[in-house]
Amino acid sequence: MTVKIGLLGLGTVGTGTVEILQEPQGRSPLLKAIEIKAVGVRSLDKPRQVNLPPEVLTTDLETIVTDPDIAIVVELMGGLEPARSLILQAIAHKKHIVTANKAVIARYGPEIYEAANQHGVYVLLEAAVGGGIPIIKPLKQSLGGNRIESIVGILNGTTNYILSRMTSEGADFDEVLTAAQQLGYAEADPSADVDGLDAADKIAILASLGFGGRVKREDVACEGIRSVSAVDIAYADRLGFVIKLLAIADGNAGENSEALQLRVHPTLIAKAHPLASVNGVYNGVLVTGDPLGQVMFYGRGAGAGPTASAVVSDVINIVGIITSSDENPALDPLLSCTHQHYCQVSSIEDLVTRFYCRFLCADVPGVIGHLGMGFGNHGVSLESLVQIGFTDGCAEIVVVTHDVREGDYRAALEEISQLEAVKEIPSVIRVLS
Ligand SMILES: NC(=O)C1=CN([C@@H]2O[C@H](COP(=O)(O)OP(=O)(O)OC[C@H]3O[C@@H](n4cnc5c(N)ncnc54)[C@H](OP(=O)(O)O)[C@@H]3O)[C@@H](O)[C@H]2O)C=CC1
Ligand SMILES: N[C@@H](CC=O)C(=O)O
Repeated sequence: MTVKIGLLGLGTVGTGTVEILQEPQGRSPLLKAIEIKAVGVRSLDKPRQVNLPPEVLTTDLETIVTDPDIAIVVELMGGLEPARSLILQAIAHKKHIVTANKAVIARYGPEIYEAANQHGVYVLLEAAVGGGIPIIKPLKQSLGGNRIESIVGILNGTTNYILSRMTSEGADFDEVLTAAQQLGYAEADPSADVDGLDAADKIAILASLGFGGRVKREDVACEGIRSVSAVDIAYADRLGFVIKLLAIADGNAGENSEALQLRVHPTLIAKAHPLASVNGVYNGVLVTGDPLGQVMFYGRGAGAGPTASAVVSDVINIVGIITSSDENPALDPLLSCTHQHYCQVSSIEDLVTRFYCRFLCADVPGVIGHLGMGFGNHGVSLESLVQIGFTDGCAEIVVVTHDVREGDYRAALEEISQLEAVKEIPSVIRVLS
């Protein structure tokens, strides 16, 4: 039996996917059952890295999602529209969906899954989080016996590549971003990577799977890496830390223990932490569950081959089901998604964490006492306070706090910023507790 599939998109991931499908030798035998019937693109004139018969390429994507011969639509075009509408149209035509589009799923997941359940089709998205790392299926299936306590991940390859090269070579931010784009890691609009939005989409998806409820994308507090400077990377190093863009879903971090904490931000992590050595385009996801304890997933988080590996794994799963003997199998609940309620998410103000903060100050001896008082007034205690150097005639003072409620810490900073001797507070970065 042959299963015909249609691809929407033949860019970085689409090309990697076609390459795997065209070379089935030594891979899953199910690949031999797959025929690429159509591939939708924006331009027919663009040179392509894969050979496909000219009649397979089309700019009319609606013909793909409505084609009665096509059983699986693989959406690899990215963006919100027309991707969302085409996915919904394909579902209405009873096509299974495989997608790498975390932006669409994080925002329109409930609408898409409701439509899919109604029409009896699967929507699989292994490639949407962690590139080539199998993380979606483990969360849905292998870890199902656990009560998930937290998911902490480096989920964006582009920013991890940038921060790693800034750390190891002192490389320039813009130069490394251009390299990440050339390597096919970055989103079409790389501000989605740099501003943490892509990682926020991904943690929203993982949280929904791990904590068993829908997650509103806007509930993820999000900061990107634009504010991370070479100076902070160097100070972090001296204090025994590296700076990573972490995406965190924590069931235990807030003051309200019933609510989830969802956040993406640059974070100082101790060099001995397992995520500290996840460098370059690699992603790492540390899941803590009861009774398992910690399990870490690690691999390439972006790029053609790794992401295509995840796309093809989803296609194979569906092909396996379609080609099994049952004509009309019921949806496998372990592969589909049926959450109805929303997870309760607490405010970032209620987060309890440590902070690294860098101050530029005049009058060092005087200001240290005032800093201590400003923090003390809001119940913030300091783990370390170091005067590290001088910049533009100002002393640079770095503090690391003990655990503190974020709202109290911000109030202390507000008070401290009014001190005459405090000229600037260039960086405030959370420290993984
Ligand atoms: N790159 C990566 O490492 C990863 C990407 N992803 C996700 O995979 C998806 C694809 O990413 P990627 O391959 O990098 O993207 P690219 O920009 O490289 O490719 C996008 C493809 O979609 C086509 N396309 C886009 N918009 C339209 C449209 N309106 N009509 C017709 N065709 C269209 C483009 O056509 P044309 O070629 O003619 O321009 C192109 O072939 C995104 O959702 C991304 O977030 C997920 C994990 C990793
Ligand atoms: N732009 C993304 C691509 C994969 O999801 C990233 O850099 O991680």
